[in-house]
Amino acid sequence: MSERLFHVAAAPFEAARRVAILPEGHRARRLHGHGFVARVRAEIPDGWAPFRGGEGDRLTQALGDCIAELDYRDLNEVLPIPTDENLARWVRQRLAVPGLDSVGIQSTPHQGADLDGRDHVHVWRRFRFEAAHHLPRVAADHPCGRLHGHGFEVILHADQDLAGHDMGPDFDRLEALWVPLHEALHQRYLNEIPGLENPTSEMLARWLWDRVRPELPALSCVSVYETATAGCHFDGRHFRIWKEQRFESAVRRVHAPADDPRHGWHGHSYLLRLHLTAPLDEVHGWTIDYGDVKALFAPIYRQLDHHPLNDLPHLDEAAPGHLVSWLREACAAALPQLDRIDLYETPGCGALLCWGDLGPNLPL
Ligand SMILES: Nc1nc2c(c(=O)[nH]1)N=C([C@H](O)[C@H](O)COP(=O)(O)OP(=O)(O)OP(=O)(O)O)CN2
Repeated sequence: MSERLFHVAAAPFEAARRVAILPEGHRARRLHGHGFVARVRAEIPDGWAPFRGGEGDRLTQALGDCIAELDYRDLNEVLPIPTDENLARWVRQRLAVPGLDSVGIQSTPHQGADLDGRDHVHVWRRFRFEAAHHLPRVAADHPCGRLHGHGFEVILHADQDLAGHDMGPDFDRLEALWVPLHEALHQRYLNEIPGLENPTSEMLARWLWDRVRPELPALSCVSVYETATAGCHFDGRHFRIWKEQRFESAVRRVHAPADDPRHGWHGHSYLLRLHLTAPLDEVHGWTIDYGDVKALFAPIYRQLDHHPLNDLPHLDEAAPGHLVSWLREACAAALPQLDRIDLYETPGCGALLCWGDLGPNLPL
C-alpha cells in the first residue's frame, strides 16, 4: 500500500449550544456548554508552509484562526443546528487548507465526529470499565500471567454517509448498547466470563464486536485501551494494536527564518503512537505482545529521549513530518508489522505516516 503523510492539528474552543432536532425531553435541547476540540488531518503539498518543516505550525495556526469565531459563542447564533457533524462541516467550508482529508469535532473527551470530504461521518464514543484479568497462556515469567487489573476503556466507532443530514449515528444509541456490556464487564474477573477465558485486548475487542455489530450495522470498529499506553482495534476482520511512548527532546526548525524563535533550540514532550497490524497468534490470543513492541523499540527510543532531535543521523529537518519518515526507516527491521506512526509535538498537533489501512483516530 502506498505511503501517505498527513499533518494533524487540534484547537480547543469553549461554546454553548442547543440541539433542537433531538427528541422532546432530551437534555441537549436545553442550552448547555462544552469544551470542544476541533481537529484536522491534511496532506499538505510542498510550498504551502512558509518554510520546509513549518507545515504543522501553519496548519495549527489556520485551524486556530478559523475556530476563533466559535470560541465563547452561542453556537446557535452561528449555525442553526450545531451538531458535531454540522460544526465539522462549518469548519471544513471555512478552512483554506490544501489537501484537507478529515475535520473532526470532539464535543467532550469521550465523544466526537470526524467528517471527510464526501460527507461521510465517523462517530465515536468512549466508555470505561474496571476489571481484573490474567493471561493464562503467556510464559511463566510474564507479568500479565499474574492476576492483575486495569481501568479498561472501549471506543465504539460507527460510520455513515450523511447525505446532508444533521446527525450521523446517535451517541445515545451507542450509550444504550454499552449499558448491558458495562454490566457484564465492570468490576468482574474477566476470565470467568464465557468467551473471555483468555482476555487479551484482542479477544475483548472481538467479544465486544460480536455483541454490538448485530445490533448496530453501522459499527465500523471497536477499540480497547488495556492501559493508558496500549490497545487494540478490531474491525470485524483485522486486528491492529497500538503502543505509545513519550519522549522529551529538543528541536530546532533549521529552515525557519533566523529571527524566528523556532530557528533556535526549543523543546517538546512528544507523544509517539506506533500502530502494528498482524494476524492473531492463536496460541496467545494476541497479535504482538505490547511489551515486545516496547522492547524492540527501546534502542530507537534511547536515541530520541532527552536528546536534540536534529542531531539524529540522516535527518536534516526534525519537524514531525520528517521525523515520522525517519522513524519508519529506523523501525523497519525490528518492527516489520508497523504500518502507521502518529507523532505529536503538542496535544493533537503533529504528523501521521501510514502505509496500511488508515483506521480510526483515537481521541485526544
Ligand atoms: N497484544 C497484546 N499484548 C499484551 C496484552 C494484550 O492483551 N494484547 N496484554 C498485556 C498485559 O495484560 C499488560 O497488563 C499490558 O501490557 P503493557 O502495555 O506491556 O503494560 P505496561 O504497564 O508495561 O505499559 P507501559 O506504559 O509500557 O509501562 C501485555 N501485552
